[in-house]
Amino acid sequence: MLVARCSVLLGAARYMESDPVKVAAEGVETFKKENCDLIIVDTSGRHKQEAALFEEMRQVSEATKPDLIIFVMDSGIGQAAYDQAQAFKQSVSVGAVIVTKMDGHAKGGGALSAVAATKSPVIFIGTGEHMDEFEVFDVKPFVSRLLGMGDWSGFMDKIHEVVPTDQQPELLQKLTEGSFTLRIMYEQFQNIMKMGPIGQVFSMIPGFSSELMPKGREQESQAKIKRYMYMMDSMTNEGTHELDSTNLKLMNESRIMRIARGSGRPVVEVMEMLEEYKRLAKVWSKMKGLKIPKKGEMSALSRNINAQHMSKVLPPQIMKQLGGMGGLQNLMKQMGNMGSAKDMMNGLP
Ligand SMILES: Nc1nc2c(ncn2[C@@H]2O[C@H](COP(=O)(O)OP(=O)(O)OP(=O)(O)O)[C@@H](O)[C@H]2O)c(=O)[nH]1
Repeated sequence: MLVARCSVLLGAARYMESDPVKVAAEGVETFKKENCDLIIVDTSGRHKQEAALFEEMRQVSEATKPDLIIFVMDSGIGQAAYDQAQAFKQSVSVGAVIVTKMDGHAKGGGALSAVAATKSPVIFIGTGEHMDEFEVFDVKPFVSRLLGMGDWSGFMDKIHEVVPTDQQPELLQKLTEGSFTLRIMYEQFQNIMKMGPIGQVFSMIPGFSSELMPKGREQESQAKIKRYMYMMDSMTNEGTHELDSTNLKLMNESRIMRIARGSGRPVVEVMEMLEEYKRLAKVWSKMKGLKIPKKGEMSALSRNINAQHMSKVLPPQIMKQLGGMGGLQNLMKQMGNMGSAKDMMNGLP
């Protein structure tokens, strides 16, 4: 996308004009004469959904005849996104969505509602206040974030690459059962150790992302994983099979003390390791009942995971807005098929 330099700063001050419709129309005309490749008309805030502001937007649209109308939404608005997007669509013919503040706490579930309401793709996302924090929308990381998982298809590729073939079905089986034991965590740590360059691989594994391995501190994190493994080595296989249980209540004070002694690590570290287990078990439990396709069917996998799991993660009201499971599946398909923003922009005159 080429943006020609436009030397005129247009605004009410220059024209002594306070009618936004006139300012927009004259501005577009001026910039067209200057042969600008891209002209952006930014309308005023619409937080209150006031009828007058929508009417103003409609008039601006009519006067400037834009090639593309973009609905820009804050990712934090959540369920309100549907109504707001629909109100926009009723006033002007929205053709694309931009979701901002994806760097905040919100996961952006509302973006799905906006897409459903406007029947338009998300083209860009904002992940910060600076220009370089404006990114082309990519459906996979977006969905991963929504689900609180890593990059699934990358993860599955890695499983096929690093987990010995004879162990793959077993691991996938365990994955779909959703019963995450300390032994599975141990085996995953073993795999991670084999995978190297560790930081890169790590971010792909569901749940094993930034918290356990912050960027730039890979070595430190690797040492931590090793310590966790020593602790798990000190667990007993006799009687209660500590590694194979999913019941953390089993880990009473005396067991924790024994593991700490056995591994030569402080008690608080053992507790920290068990907390990590709890966190991972929660992430993995979301995979229960998943249909995992074979190698080479990764896009199908993404779709399966997306729709099934999205339905568990999304608030019921949003699910309803999207038209239930069927609507969600269609939407995911639509999102997966969406062309990139670049394609879209290239299509413009
Ligand atoms: N962290 C973060 N801040 C953002 C992002 N996008 C915008 N902001 C900040 O949010 C504030 C409001 O942004 P504006 O672009 O003025 O919002 P607006 O909706 O156009 O506001 P109006 O001018 O009232 O229409 C500014 O401080 C921006 O820097 C984002 O993706 N992440």
